[in-house]
Amino acid sequence: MTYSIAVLGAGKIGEALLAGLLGGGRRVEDLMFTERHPDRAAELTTRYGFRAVDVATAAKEADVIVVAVKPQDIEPLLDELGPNLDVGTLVVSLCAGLPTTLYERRLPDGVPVVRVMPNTPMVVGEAMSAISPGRYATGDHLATVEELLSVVGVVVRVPESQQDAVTALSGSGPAYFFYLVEAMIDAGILLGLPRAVSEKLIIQSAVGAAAMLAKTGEHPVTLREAVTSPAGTTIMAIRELEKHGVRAALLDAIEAARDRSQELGRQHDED
Ligand SMILES: NC(=O)C1=CN([C@@H]2O[C@H](COP(=O)(O)OP(=O)(O)OC[C@H]3O[C@@H](n4cnc5c(N)ncnc54)[C@H](OP(=O)(O)O)[C@@H]3O)[C@@H](O)[C@H]2O)C=CC1
Ligand SMILES: O=C(O)[C@@H]1CCC=N1
Repeated sequence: MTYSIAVLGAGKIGEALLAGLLGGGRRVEDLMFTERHPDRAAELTTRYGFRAVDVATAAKEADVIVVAVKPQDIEPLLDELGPNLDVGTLVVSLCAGLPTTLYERRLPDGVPVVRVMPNTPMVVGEAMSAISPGRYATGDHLATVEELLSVVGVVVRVPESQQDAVTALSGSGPAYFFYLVEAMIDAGILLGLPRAVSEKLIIQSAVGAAAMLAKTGEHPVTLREAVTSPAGTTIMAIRELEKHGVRAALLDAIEAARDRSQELGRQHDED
């Protein structure tokens, strides 16, 4: 379907979305963005051809407004957007922690809002996005967002009450895998392998493991057990991971990320 989309804040996620939509066949004239820094705006226009606009123009011209600024930058943006927005425009928030009620309070009455938690694998068309409707968002609005995001990855619908947990799991999730890969590459260096070799071994192992998870339908426990030979090498490593409490560390880490997402939302409670 043809409709115009404006991304407010074309940073890492905003750019990934715009580039993905363009790659997925959307017309460049239907894609626009706002950016704070003229250099960044010029860079995006030169690289892709998207139109840099101001917030008032985005509000006037776009059918869908995607908010992709950091949660800490939301207040001045809503101040600027509110007076210019038409009640028929669909607002999609990608911001961690921010509830749809914040937008509903600050934007014209009845504006439909859909909260989304995507992740950075969007840059390679492999995003995991979870979407939740606000008070005024209908099934059609959800379907529009689903169609939009399915071009850059997989989309699930969740109740908004689960979005802070989703943010901690899949929103931040890629960072945990990158951290693990980084540590495993270091282990290769510790064992005396050249860095390039260590990187190749670990990255391809990560790609292979991810493909097995995605394609075999097997449970991760089954896949791990298949690697873990009796009295072999893997079980020696697993014992060390258990001794160091890596599983408990992950549970605590993800709980801390969930708490931070809740806190980011609460920061805008009293307006
Ligand atoms: N990165 C990630 O993995 C994920 C991020 N998110 C969410 O997406 C949002 C964006 O994150 P990310 O892309 O990483 O952040 P970035 O900082 O890379 O992008 C935000 C961009 O918005 C610009 N900006 C800020 N205020 C305004 C404004 N008023 N008008 C126009 N542009 C503005 C920023 O400029 P400046 O450089 O001056 O700050 C920056 O370029 C966040 O809310 C985050 O929670 C969600 C899922 C995953
Ligand atoms: O770290 C963050 O706050 C953002 C939200 C999810 C991933 N990155």
